[in-house]
Amino acid sequence: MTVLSAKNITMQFGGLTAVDQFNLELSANELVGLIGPNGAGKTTIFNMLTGVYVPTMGEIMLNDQSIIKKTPHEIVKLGASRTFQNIRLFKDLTAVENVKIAYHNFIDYNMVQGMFRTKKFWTEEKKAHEECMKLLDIFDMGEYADTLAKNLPYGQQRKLEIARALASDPKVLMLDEPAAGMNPNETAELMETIHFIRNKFDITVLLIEHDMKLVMGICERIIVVDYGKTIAEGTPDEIKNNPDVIRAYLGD
Ligand SMILES: Nc1ncnc2c1ncn2[C@@H]1O[C@H](COP(=O)(O)OP(=O)(O)OP(=O)(O)O)[C@@H](O)[C@H]1O
Repeated sequence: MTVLSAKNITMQFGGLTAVDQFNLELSANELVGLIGPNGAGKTTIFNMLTGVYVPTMGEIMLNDQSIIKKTPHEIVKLGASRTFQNIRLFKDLTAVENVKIAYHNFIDYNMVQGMFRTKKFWTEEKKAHEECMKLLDIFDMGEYADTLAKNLPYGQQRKLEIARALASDPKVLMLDEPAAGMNPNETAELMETIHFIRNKFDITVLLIEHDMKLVMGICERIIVVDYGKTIAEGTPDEIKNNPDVIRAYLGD
């Protein structure tokens, strides 16, 4: 079953075509890598899929519903969440508060209940706290729950971003270079965790990553873009030996 699809999406910035008629079909529970050299258009594709940019042309469907012109917030509510290449946490909130903000989008009480601190409010608050702590525990971050985001080590901040993206209960999770700046051990551990959460939450994961080896290790399918176009698509083995991919990465 297709959960997210893009048809001929194109993004032009003035005279520059950053993404040119890109197509995508993500099935339920797939773990797919989106790779390509610097400036290939990967982040622009993510920005279109998540409502940050409205494509110049093309259609995007999330669970059979068009999400063209929907806001990023609406798209999160419809089931697709993401992380950013540059960490975007609320630096002066604690780890668990960061996760709770995303979780609260889905919480079942209204403003009046919140203002007057009704019993339902407290019941839901307790549940929110427990669910958010469970998410932190998945990333081995329980001990950092009350640490301000800005005081977390860098690798933990990256993990917290993913935990926060999961708190909105997505069907599709898009990760923009989740291991950027991590050391090899942290990276290996994160890749295992991404595999684990895909299975545990039964979600589809689309992952941008620079490190080819790393993507090859966990993705079942890889899409390679260069100059805004798909130049190859296939299993890690197919991609590894594709002459167009080798040329794009190594140059002529
Ligand atoms: N807001 C923008 N305005 C103008 N040009 C842009 C904008 N965003 C991206 N571009 C250009 O679009 C092209 C694709 O950029 P994009 O950031 O999507 O590539 P990328 O594959 O994510 O690169 P990297 O791996 O370096 O992050 C680049 O030429 C970039 O300079």
